[in-house]
Amino acid sequence: MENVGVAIKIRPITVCGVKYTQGTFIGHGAFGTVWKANGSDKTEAVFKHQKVQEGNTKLKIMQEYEIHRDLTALDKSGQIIKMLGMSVNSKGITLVLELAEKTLHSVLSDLTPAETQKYFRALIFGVEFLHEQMIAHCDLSLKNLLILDEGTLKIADFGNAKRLASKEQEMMSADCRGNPQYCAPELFEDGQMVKVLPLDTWSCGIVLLQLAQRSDRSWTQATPHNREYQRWSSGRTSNSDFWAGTDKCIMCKFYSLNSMRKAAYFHFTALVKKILCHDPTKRATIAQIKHDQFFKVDVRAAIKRSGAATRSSAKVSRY
Ligand SMILES: Nc1ncnc2c1ncn2[C@@H]1O[C@H](COP(=O)(O)OP(=O)(O)OP(=O)(O)O)[C@@H](O)[C@H]1O
Repeated sequence: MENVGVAIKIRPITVCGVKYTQGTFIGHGAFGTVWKANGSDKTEAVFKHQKVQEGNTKLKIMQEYEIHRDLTALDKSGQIIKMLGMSVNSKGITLVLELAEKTLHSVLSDLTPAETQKYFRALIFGVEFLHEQMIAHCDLSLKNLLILDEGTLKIADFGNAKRLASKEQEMMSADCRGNPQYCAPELFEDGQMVKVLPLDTWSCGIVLLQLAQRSDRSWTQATPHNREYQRWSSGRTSNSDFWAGTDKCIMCKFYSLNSMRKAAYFHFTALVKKILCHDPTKRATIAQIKHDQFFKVDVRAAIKRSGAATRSSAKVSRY
């Protein structure tokens, strides 16, 4: 799959008077390739080129385009990657998008506790915006959360997004599955109808867990057959082994330090448990997450305050 994009030639696309030409290969997903696009006005953008094929019909790509275009028009706070335009030709459909420097996945190993909180907050505000517009993303993951060079988090990839008629709307579980690692447990029950919005909330919980662990190796899938997940959902995971095998967890490093850090740690673990709740009817909602202590506690200030005691450690003082 290394050279998957090399042979694809995309014709220049003009959007709002700017002519974009194909640049270097960035990456690929299940159905398409992503390229840098160089604008005639010296700006840069992205071409996301998708072939129409089984599992990726023209209708599906057009739905992605329309949802993403409509959200772009409404997004006054810059919480999603901008959809700039689209071109249809015999070889497929090319979306023209705002360029991001990195994915959240690519910066994971360098995150500080304060950045963990900052990116999680941005994610929750972004998902709140989507849900207000009656859109469920259904594929939130570290790779679909992009970072602009000034450190702004933006939500991308609306290929699996759903337009909802009501906030209570249910759909077949099979229609809502994105990356299995981020899928809520109810999605693994075949033939089930599921409420759609709590699926996004669950994915946000997995992202939070991974940000804090600075790793994407928590359980692989929240299935009844996965022993790690079974232990979690049956409440047999105590606080001390909450992070089984994750001695790198940055929030855990708070624990033995001052009382503010201790509070931040407890708020954090409590929130993860409220979001990654097996029963979707008891799972924390986006509104509840926003009012949670972990949102209010100032992680940056907590670390700064205890910094005097720990200043000898460059690692700790880097918040
Ligand atoms: N706007 C963008 N700016 C910069 N890089 C991007 C942008 N959009 C996507 N990418 C990069 O291209 C890669 C492929 O993106 P794409 O959306 O096609 O697939 P994916 O999200 O990785 O997988 P899938 O579509 O199968 O869920 C992403 O992992 C990301 O690194």
